[in-house]
Amino acid sequence: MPLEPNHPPEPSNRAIPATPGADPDYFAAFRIAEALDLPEELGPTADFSHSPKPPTDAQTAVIRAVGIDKSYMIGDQRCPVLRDVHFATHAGECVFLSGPSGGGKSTLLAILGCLLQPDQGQVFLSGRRADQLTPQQLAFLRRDNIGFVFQRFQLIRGLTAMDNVALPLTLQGQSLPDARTMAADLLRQVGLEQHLRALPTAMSPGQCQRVALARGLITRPQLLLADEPTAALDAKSGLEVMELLRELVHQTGAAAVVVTHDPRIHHFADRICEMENGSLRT
Ligand SMILES: Nc1ncnc2c1ncn2[C@@H]1O[C@H](COP(=O)(O)OP(=O)(O)OP(=O)(O)O)[C@@H](O)[C@H]1O
Repeated sequence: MPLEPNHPPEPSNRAIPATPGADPDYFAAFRIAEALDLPEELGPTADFSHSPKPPTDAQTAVIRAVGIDKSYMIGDQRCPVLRDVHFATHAGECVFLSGPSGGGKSTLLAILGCLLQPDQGQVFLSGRRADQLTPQQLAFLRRDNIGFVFQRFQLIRGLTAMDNVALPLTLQGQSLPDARTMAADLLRQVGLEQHLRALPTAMSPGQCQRVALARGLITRPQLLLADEPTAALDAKSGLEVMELLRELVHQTGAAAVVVTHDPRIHHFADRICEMENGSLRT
């Protein structure tokens, strides 16, 4: 099951809070918070002061999962999905999670992305324990340290490519003009200089995924998580997106974990881990 936000950004299931004098950017920021599964209070007026970037060094894994167990309850039946999974990845590394459908790849990705709590085991982000935080602490941790790329892009349809990419920066408290300047620079790097003001509906799937990749990396996260990023693309666009993903990961020093069924992109991996029946083979 691909990792997608619980509530797609449009149409919105969550009421936009009324804020006197709020401008359209406020609503846009709220919607991206929703898309990235951040809590409602993360509007531009939120307190952004309490999520410093954890320190990194070459020896410390960017993300490390130790002895992870996870089950889902289906009716009154507990169905084990992950069993004693150990996983780690380092800065600048691009690791693929591959394997048969239902093996637990997306569940592991959600745990690495601090979207889902394990039943057993520990998760460390740059050496800091991340599986015992409150929902709000987790939201800040995700906002500042983790970028997400989804199979179906999850772009905000009413916003231009530039504003889709700028929004994570505005959620961190950057001014909109500065955020737009940085977004435009990154969009140029992914070959979309002609599409800064294009809406997602006017772009091809490959272009949309390049925008989503830029959005995932605009805050220079330590960790980029991508769930089936090429599944909705044709072969050529898929290769282009993966080329860019790998290039940007190596350039920014992020660690990337990519869930994929697509054997055509396996050569982009620095390492491939096979998941089957909830167990990981590295
Ligand atoms: N929210 C959920 N509630 C109950 N069962 C779930 C839930 N999410 C996933 N599962 C089940 O957990 C198992 C592992 O699912 P998961 O999506 O993690 O595997 P996957 O390897 O990513 O599969 P796919 O490649 O098909 O996306 C599957 O049997 C799936 O049906």
